[in-house]
Amino acid sequence: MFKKLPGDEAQHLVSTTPDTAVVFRPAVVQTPAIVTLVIFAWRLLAGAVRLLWRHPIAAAVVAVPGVIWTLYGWQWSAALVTLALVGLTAWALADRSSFLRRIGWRLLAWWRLVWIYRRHWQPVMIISGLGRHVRGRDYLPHLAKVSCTSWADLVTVKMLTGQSVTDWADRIDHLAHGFGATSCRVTVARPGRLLLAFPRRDPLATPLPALPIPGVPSVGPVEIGKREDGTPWRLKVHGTHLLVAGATGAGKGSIIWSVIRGLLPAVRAGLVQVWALDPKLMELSFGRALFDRYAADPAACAELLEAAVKVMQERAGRFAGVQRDHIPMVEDPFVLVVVDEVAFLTAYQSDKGLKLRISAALATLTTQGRAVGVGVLAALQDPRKDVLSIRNLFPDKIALRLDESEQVDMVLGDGARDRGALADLISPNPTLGAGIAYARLETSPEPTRARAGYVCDADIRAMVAAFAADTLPLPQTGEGA
Ligand SMILES: Nc1ncnc2c1ncn2[C@@H]1O[C@H](COP(=O)(O)OP(=O)(O)OP(=O)(O)O)[C@@H](O)[C@H]1O
Repeated sequence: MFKKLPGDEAQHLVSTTPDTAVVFRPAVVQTPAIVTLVIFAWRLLAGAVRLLWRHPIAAAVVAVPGVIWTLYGWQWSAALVTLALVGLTAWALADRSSFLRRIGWRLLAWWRLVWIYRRHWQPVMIISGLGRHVRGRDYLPHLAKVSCTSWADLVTVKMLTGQSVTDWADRIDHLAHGFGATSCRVTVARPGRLLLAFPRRDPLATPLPALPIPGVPSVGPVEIGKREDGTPWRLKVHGTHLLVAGATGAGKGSIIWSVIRGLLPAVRAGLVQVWALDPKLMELSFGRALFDRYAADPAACAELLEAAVKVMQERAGRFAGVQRDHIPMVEDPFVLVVVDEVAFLTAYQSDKGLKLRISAALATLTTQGRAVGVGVLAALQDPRKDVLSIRNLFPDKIALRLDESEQVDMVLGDGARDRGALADLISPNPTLGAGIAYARLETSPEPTRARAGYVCDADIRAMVAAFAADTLPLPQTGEGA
């Protein structure tokens, strides 16, 4: 790829005669003017065709009024432009989302392509080390396409041959600052092509109230909040185990309570049982009436976990050779074991016997429970291996605000932070950051950013009251509503 250029050899020539410099006089070949003109004309034509091909609408916007002006006079051209502007304004007012989808985001994407990405592409690539400047020639990754959504610019890039995703993931900081964004996320579009997401604003900056309790009992993915792209954040709980990690005040409670809230009709219908372990005696004691089993002191927690293991083993024995997946039924409900601050029961437990029993039961549940309808949803503050040695047994992981950047990969798996899961940079201000999380699921290794609805104390009280009175689903209530 990096060929030697003419003249390179001359640099290394030395004179053998003292005080005499080697004079290199290149042969000058006169190019006929007509050849130069033809080359320029050809480049101009190719550029115009390329422009028309790539930006037909933008070209038409300029060309049509120009042609009408030339043929019929400026008045007709001005009338056409005014008519078009009035039509577009009416469209934007009448149906904003279709206008944005068809015109607005495309125009913005074109503008940002020209003004931000193409303009800064060469310096950002060279300085970040993603492009190479070799002997006067630039070798740059190809900026293939820019599209805009309501919150981010999506830039498709063709990598240089031989580059890897890690080369880009290691430079997300350079890319974000280089293109004036707060962050950058890297995903693989297809072999050799990457999709870089540069957020323009944070769609999750305002807290979300608790979501309405579903109208029908369902054990399927539970809607617990909103994802960055505006779609509902649905969390699979049946058929997996979930680990939720976050510093104190990061909003672990909002994820736990949103899940319980979403499952409440199924709990009422007998399809789900929630077994709660609340060693901190704070988070879950509030909604005790909603749980089939509840334990707070370590000995009771060990017993509860062992009881879950028994359910699991009894089902495994019954299902063997008959069925491979669990279907929630009243006779065999889905058992969700919710553990708040699991480290209290494992790492910080002083009674070694209890600690061993609890760790063994948790490891058994997380390795064998999901096929027979026993799931674990565990929350913890400190994700280090010595605090929770079985963290890799949870297929789905959620990282709320974390204290240190190294913790992100501990929770979400290797390379998650490089791909843009900046959980350590989530704001510690509860209004701006609590409940915001990066989720990495077994089924989609790319971390997605989302915010859970905030289930406040009044919401929990209302859930308990409605559950007891059997008046589910609830209208939205409480401060969070
Ligand atoms: N989803 C959310 N949206 C907005 N604010 C939230 C959300 N979740 C929590 N908060 C705010 O953050 C505060 C702390 O939340 P929470 O107690 O759930 O955090 P935590 O991670 O469980 O903390 P700890 O580990 O100390 O118990 C809450 O009192 C509330 O004000």
